[in-house]
Amino acid sequence: MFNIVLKGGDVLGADGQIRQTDIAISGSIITQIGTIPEPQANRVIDCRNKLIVPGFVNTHTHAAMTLFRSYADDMMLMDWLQTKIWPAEANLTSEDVYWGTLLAIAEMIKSGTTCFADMYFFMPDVAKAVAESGIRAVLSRGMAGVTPSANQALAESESFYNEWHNAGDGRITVMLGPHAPYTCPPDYLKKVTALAGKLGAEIHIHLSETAGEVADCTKQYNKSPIALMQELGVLDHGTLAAHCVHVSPEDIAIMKEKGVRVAHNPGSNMKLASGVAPIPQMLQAGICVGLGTDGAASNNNLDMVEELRLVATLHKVHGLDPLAVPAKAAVDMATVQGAKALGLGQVTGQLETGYKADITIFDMQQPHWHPRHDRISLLAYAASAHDVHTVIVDGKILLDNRQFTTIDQEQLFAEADRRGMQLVKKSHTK
Ligand SMILES: N[C@@H](CCSC[C@H]1O[C@@H](n2cnc3c(=O)[nH]cnc32)[C@H](O)[C@@H]1O)C(=O)O
Ligand SMILES: [Zn+2]
Repeated sequence: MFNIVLKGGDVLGADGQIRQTDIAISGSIITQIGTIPEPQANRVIDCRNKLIVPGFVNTHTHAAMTLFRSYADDMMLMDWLQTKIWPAEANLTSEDVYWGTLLAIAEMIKSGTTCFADMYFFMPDVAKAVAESGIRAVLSRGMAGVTPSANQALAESESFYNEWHNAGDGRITVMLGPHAPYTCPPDYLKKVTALAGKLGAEIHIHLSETAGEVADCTKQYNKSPIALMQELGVLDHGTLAAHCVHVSPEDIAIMKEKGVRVAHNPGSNMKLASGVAPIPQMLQAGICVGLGTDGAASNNNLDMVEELRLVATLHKVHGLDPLAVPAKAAVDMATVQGAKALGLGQVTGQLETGYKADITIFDMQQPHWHPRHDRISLLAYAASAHDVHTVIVDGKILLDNRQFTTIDQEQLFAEADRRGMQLVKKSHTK
């Protein structure tokens, strides 16, 4: 007796092939892939005309920033952070972060994401939203060495790690989150690496996002951000580096040597005009690259289906090379490579027996899914998040025929709207 059986869908297998078959789920795990003639299960889902893929892994976001969606757009990164976002964030309460995170989780589940990496603050409230909603997440308390809360952030990171790493039925893991080289001076980063060594924790950091960041770092330390991080030991504990837009061939060699995994955020990089990360060169060098949305204030959505299309088209036009980042490579970045980037390569990101049942089911009964010459091409270039029909995380159905099973949508929208409006009002009246 299985818990769930997905019957007769077009399944994207771990070998990269799509075939029509069945998937059985017992507890939190995929226990069988192959034809199951008369399935005995608590729930059998008819998946004919549906595409079944590993749930998407969003490798970099600031979930609660959904509260600032559409508040400050069309600005330079540093101006945007310093004059708009950081003043507004100064008013955030733990309840705001809980509701903003839950709004992000709802948006991610509805667009097929089953796991995300977050860097923010009030992390116990983020973890609570993750635990209650049923999604999987890798959480980091963002730490900035230049703010009054620098030491407190270190202490909070340690207690958060001790309390939440491997918590929530194992759905939550924790990394340390030094924000960026421009907010974390070398002395502070040394404290972070010492803590990483003590805890055995990995590190999630923004690196080489803008040309200005690299120029300032080079001026101050005579080194690129990547080279500086290598010198400070930041790359010795397992590193998830967001952005890596302005990296040189020397930087790429260091990243390869140190096993740095990249969270590539094409939507955010385009909107903030940060630049185009040399993703084809990184892939060529054998670096693990996952896909991310970044926060909803710099994207402005958390839609990995859109990000898939962006990564598969941005690098083509940028390199004037239609062979750059093919559809299959884009889908891999959104799934299996993303899972590896988060240290979850043995857990999620693939439809394979023994893996967690983290699964997204697309409804292909839509005009843009016909005819079906190549389903991977349809997913990368033609699909919409609106086609997401059912989402399963850790063997539990979180989106059932487009309806949330763990989230009260009415209450969520009311809380998020009220809190988002209030926050922005407060930062104007200061
Ligand atoms: N400011 C916090 C720690 C940082 S949390 C993560 C931070 O990343 C910021 N952030 C969001 N998007 C980006 C981006 O694209 N680049 C750099 N920082 C960002 C976000 O506003 C948030 O403040 C403290 O002092 O405790
Ligand atoms: Zn970010």
